[in-house]
Order: sequence, then C-alpha cells, then structure tokens
Amino acid sequence: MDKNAKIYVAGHRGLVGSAIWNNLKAKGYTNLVGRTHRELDLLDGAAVKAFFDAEQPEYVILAAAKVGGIMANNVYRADFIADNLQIQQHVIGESFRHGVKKLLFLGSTCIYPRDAAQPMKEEALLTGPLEYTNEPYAIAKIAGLKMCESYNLQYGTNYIAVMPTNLYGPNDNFDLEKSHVLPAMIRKIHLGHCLLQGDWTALRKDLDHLPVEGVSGQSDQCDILDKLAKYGIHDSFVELWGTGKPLREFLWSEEMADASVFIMEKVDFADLKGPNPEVRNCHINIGTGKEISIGEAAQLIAQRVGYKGEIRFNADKPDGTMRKLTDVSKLNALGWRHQIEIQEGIDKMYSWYIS
Ligand SMILES: NC(=O)C1=CN([C@@H]2O[C@H](COP(=O)(O)OP(=O)(O)OC[C@H]3O[C@@H](n4cnc5c(N)ncnc54)[C@H](OP(=O)(O)O)[C@@H]3O)[C@@H](O)[C@H]2O)C=CC1
Ligand SMILES: C[C@H]1O[C@H](OP(=O)(O)OP(=O)(O)OC[C@H]2O[C@@H](n3cnc4c(=O)[nH]c(N)nc43)[C@H](O)[C@@H]2O)[C@@H](O)[C@@H](O)C1=O
Repeated sequence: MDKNAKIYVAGHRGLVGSAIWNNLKAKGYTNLVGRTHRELDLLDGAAVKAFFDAEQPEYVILAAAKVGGIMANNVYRADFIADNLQIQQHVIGESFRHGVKKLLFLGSTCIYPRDAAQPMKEEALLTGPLEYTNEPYAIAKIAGLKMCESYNLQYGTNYIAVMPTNLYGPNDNFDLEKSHVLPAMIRKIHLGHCLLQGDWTALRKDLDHLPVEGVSGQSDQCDILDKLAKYGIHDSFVELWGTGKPLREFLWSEEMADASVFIMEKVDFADLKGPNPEVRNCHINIGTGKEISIGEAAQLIAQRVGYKGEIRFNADKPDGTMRKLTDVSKLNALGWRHQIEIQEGIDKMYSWYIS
C-alpha cells in the first residue's frame, strides 16, 4: 500500500479499529479516513454510499461491528445478526461498487464448530454446529467471510477475511454486563479491591468515568453498594460468571492491529487461493495459539491488582464453549507471530485502566 493511499478504517474508535489506526500512522500512512458511529451509521445504506461517493477510499479495513461478550451475544441475538449483516452488506458492497483495491474483513474464531478439534484450523469452518450463545453473531461473521470469498471468485476482488481470537487492550469495553471477559474481570476485581481497601475515592472515580445503570461516583454509598452487589462485587468477595473452567486464548489488541496491517501490506487473496478448484477456507486465523482458563486469568488479574479478597464463580451463568484455541500455523507461515503473552498483557491493560 502506498503511504499516501486513502485508507478507510471503519470502527476507528473501537478496541481494534483505534489500534489499527495508530499502527497505520506509526508506519507512515498519512491519508487515513474514519467516521464515528454518530457521524456515519453503517446501518444506513444510503449514507454509506454517499460516504464512499465522496471519499473514494482505495483500501478499506472493516473493524466496525456490533460486538460484545457472552451475555450480550446471548441476549441481543437479533441485533447481533441483523446489525452485523447490514454493516457488512453496506461496507463490503460499497467497496465493490467503488472499486476498492483491497479490503480486510474482521470475523471471529466463534465461526468454528463448538466441538471442533483443537487447535481449530481454518478448514474446520462449517463442519459442525456452532456454540449456541453466540450463534447469530457467528452466522453473520461466516456470511461476511463468504461475501469476501464470493466477490473474489466472481469478480476478482482482493478481500481478505481474518478470524481473530479473543482480544483485549486499551479502549476496550468495560461495561459490566456487555463486555468481554478480560475487561469485565479487570473492572470487577478492581472495584472489589477498592471496596476491600475502603478506597472510595478510586471507586467513585471509576463510576464517574463509567456509571453502572445510572449509579455514578456522585451516588449515595448504599446505592453504589447495592448496584455493585448486583454485578457480584462485594466487600469481601467478587463473584464471576460460569465455572472458571473454560479455556480461552487472548491476543493483545495492538498486536491484532499489527497483524492486520501486516496482512494488508503483504498478503493477497491470490496467495491464499491455492490450486484447489473448489476454493474455500482462504481466511486467516489470528491469535497466539496459547490458552488459559478463566479461573487462572482471574488469578493473574487479582495478583496484578493486589486484590486479597475471595474470587467465586457462579455456575448459573453461562460458560459458553469450553475451548476455542486457534491453529495459527497459516499466520505464522505468512511471517507474523505474536509477542505479548497474557501476563504482560494483563499488566499493561490494568496499568492503562487505572491511569
Ligand atoms: N473484541 C474481541 O474480543 C474480538 C473482536 N472481533 C472483531 O473485531 C472487530 C472490532 O471489534 P472491537 O474493536 O472489539 O469492537 P468495538 O465495539 O470496540 O468497536 C466496534 C466499533 O464499531 C462501531 N460501530 C458499531 N456499530 C456501528 C454502526 N452501526 N455504525 C457505525 N459504527 C458502528 C463502534 O462504534 P460505537 O461504539 O460508537 O457504537 C465501535 O467504534 C469486530 O468486527 C469484531 O467482531 C473478533 C474477535 C474478537
Ligand atoms: C471474542 C468472543 O467473545 C465472545 O465469546 P466468549 O469468549 O465466550 O465471551 P467472553 O469474552 O464474554 O468470555 C466468556 C467466558 O468468560 C466467563 N466469564 C467469567 N466472568 C465473566 C464476566 O464478568 N464477563 C464475561 N463476559 N465473561 C465472564 C464466562 O463464563 C465464559 O466462560 C463472543 O462474542 C464470541 O462471538 C467472540 O467472538
């Protein structure tokens, strides 16, 4: 990609999009275009067309989506499939109609069957039933992957679909109900620590930054305690979801960004297609190839926070899939490998969170 080529980063304020934006800038790309959700609703097809008509980007990175953790996916099922299908239809469709040279689509490793052999290879796609808790979202992501593959095969476009594992990092979503597991556990254990230490200044600062169902740092102490208890945060223990037994893989968001830019710069669909007459599974898993249990991750967070209270698990909440370790041999063979391991990532994330 030419350093002054116009690159549209959809979702450029999100966890991954903001990291991709910063990575591109650091690599000397000078002509980046972004629109906030408020400036451009990607559900509005006419608005997306008008944006592409006006901006004519040469490259597109689609990191905008309706995204959330296990509870959000399981509850807002219709929104997750409807919104993500529309966002993909509009952005990939307008990229095609405007002759975009290359597009990167971000899917997710939840596209693989719940019981896929571990670690999960790209070829495992569509070989079995999906995990129920995020099936709508996964179906939307599979559709996005197939849109890229189908445009490439019918029209000769160069759209690459990447399937990231669980991601975490700065600008993550710390909502106590809708977020992914690492930001959720970091915030819950941080708030539990504040309670145990009687550090109401830090606790009120957190709630001022991100109120919980209307309870902010200015609220009465008893209202704060009631609300935090509803989310499992008590003065002597913190209650997390599930059994703590599921295994997860976690990639630092800034490394996800680096892998995304690496693929945009160095990998084309022609490299992935191979000799097979029936072309499928040209997508690329992006991850670390390493896993940790939710319980072990909670302990790493408690150590980093300095939390001395008890950590409990509530098995009435869903575990989701028990494992979803990615096979990253294709990514490694292409020349990219992660550097940041989970302990360092948790340290970095908590330092950012309390800064
Ligand atoms: N986080 C993770 O663990 C993983 C993420 N992914 C994928 O990576 C990509 C980025 O995810 P992530 O950065 O975590 O998500 P975020 O929620 O942090 O960022 C998504 C961005 O998309 C924007 N957005 C959502 N809906 C719309 C809309 N209708 N119109 C315009 N903008 C919209 C959001 O804006 P706003 O917040 O203002 O609504 C936000 O800036 C997604 O495709 C996701 O599926 C894949 C695997 C794991
Ligand atoms: C990236 C990935 O993310 C999602 O899949 P997920 O990995 O299942 O979701 P999650 O990050 O929320 O991790 C859930 C695991 O963690 C345990 N857990 C404990 N305590 C909390 C807690 O407080 N919050 C949350 N969210 N989970 C908790 C919980 O019991 C379960 O075992 C989908 O979007 C999927 O489509 C996808 O793409």
